[in-house]
Amino acid sequence: MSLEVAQLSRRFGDAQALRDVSLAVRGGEFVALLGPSGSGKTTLLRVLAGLDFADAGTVRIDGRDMSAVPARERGIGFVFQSYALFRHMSVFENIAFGLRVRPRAQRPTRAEIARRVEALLGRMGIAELARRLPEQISGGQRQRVALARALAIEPRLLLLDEPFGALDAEVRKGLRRWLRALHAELGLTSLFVTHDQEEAMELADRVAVMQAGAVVQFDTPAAILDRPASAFVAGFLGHAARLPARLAADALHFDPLPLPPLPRAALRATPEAEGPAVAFVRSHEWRIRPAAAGEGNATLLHARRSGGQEQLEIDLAGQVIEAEAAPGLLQPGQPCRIEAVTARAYADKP
Ligand SMILES: Nc1ncnc2c1ncn2[C@@H]1O[C@H](COP(=O)(O)OP(=O)(O)OP(=O)(O)O)[C@@H](O)[C@H]1O
Repeated sequence: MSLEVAQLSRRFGDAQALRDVSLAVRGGEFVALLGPSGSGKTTLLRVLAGLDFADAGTVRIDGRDMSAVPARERGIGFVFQSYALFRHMSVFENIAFGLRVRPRAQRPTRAEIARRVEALLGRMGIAELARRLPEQISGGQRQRVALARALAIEPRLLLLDEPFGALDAEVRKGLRRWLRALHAELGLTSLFVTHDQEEAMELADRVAVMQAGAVVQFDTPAAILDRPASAFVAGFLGHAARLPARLAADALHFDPLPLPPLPRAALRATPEAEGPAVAFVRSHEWRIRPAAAGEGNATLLHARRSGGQEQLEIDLAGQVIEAEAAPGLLQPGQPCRIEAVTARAYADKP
C-alpha cells in the first residue's frame, strides 16, 4: 500500500508541530522519521493513524483520502509507547484485542482469532508466553507482544513510535534486525520514529529528517550522509565537527581556527555565495600526523581503540575535534598537525 501526505500542518497553541509536511511513501518501503525532540515525529504518526487531526493538508492511503475515515477503519497497525500493553490481560488476550473489538460483522470467529494469535505468537518466537501477564515478561518480549498486537489486524501500514526506546543496546540490535526481516517477509509498508541516527540508517530504505515540524530531507541513508541538504542535517548526522568558516573566491577558510584553507574543489557541499559559512568535517575526514617542533596546530587529548582504528579527541585551539587514526600514531598530550581533507559547508544564516 502507498501513502501520500500533502501539506500537512498541525498547531498546538504556540507550537507549530507540523509545518507543511509532504511525503510520498511507496508500497513495501521501510521509512524512518528522524529528528530531535519536539520536531513533530510523533504528531505526524498520530495524524496518520487517525488519533489526531491536522489543521490543513491531506493523508491518502492507496489514493483514498483518510480525513473522514476513523482510526480503526484505516487498516493501520501501530506500536506507540503511550499504548502500553493492557496490564490485566494475558499476552494472548492482548494480541487478540484488536480483533475482538471489531464490529460484529467484521469480527472473526473465536476459533479464527485463536488461530491467528497462535500463528503470531509462533512467528514472534514467544509461544510459551501466551498465558503470562505483561509484568511477567521482559522488556524485549513486551515489545514483541506489542508488535504482535499491532499485526493481528493484518494492517496495510505499520506505524512504530520509538519501538525500541526503553531497551538496552544488545536487545535493541537484535530486535531491529528481526523487525527488518519481518517487514520484508510480510510485505508491510512501515514508518518508524526514532531519534537514533544509527537505527534509522541501519533499518530504513529512506529517512525523513524532521526539524521544527518540517521534513527537511527525505532520501536514502547513503544520500543523506553523503549530501546533507542543510547545515542542520549535516550537524545532526554523522558525528561531524562543526567549524566556523568563510567562503572566499579560491577556498574555504577556517579562521579563526589554525587550519589551512580548503580549495573549493575539495568541498563536498559549497554555499552559493561567498561569505560567512559553517563547515562540517567527519571524524574520518582529517589528515593527522605528529608535529615537528613549532609546527603543531593541535594536541591529542584522549585516544580510544575501536575496531582497527583509534578514535581521537583532539584539542584544536580550544575546540574538541573527533578524529580517527591508526593505533599508536599519537600519545595523549602530544602536539600534532591536523588538516581537513574535505568539508561540507553551508551559508551561516543567522
Ligand atoms: N497534545 C499536545 N499539546 C500541546 N503541544 C503538543 C501536543 N503534542 C505535541 N505538542 C508539541 O508539538 C511539538 C511536536 O511534538 P512531537 O511530540 O510531535 O515531537 P517529537 O519529534 O515526536 O518529539 P520526541 O522525540 O520528544 O517524542 C512539540 O513542540 C510539542 O511540545
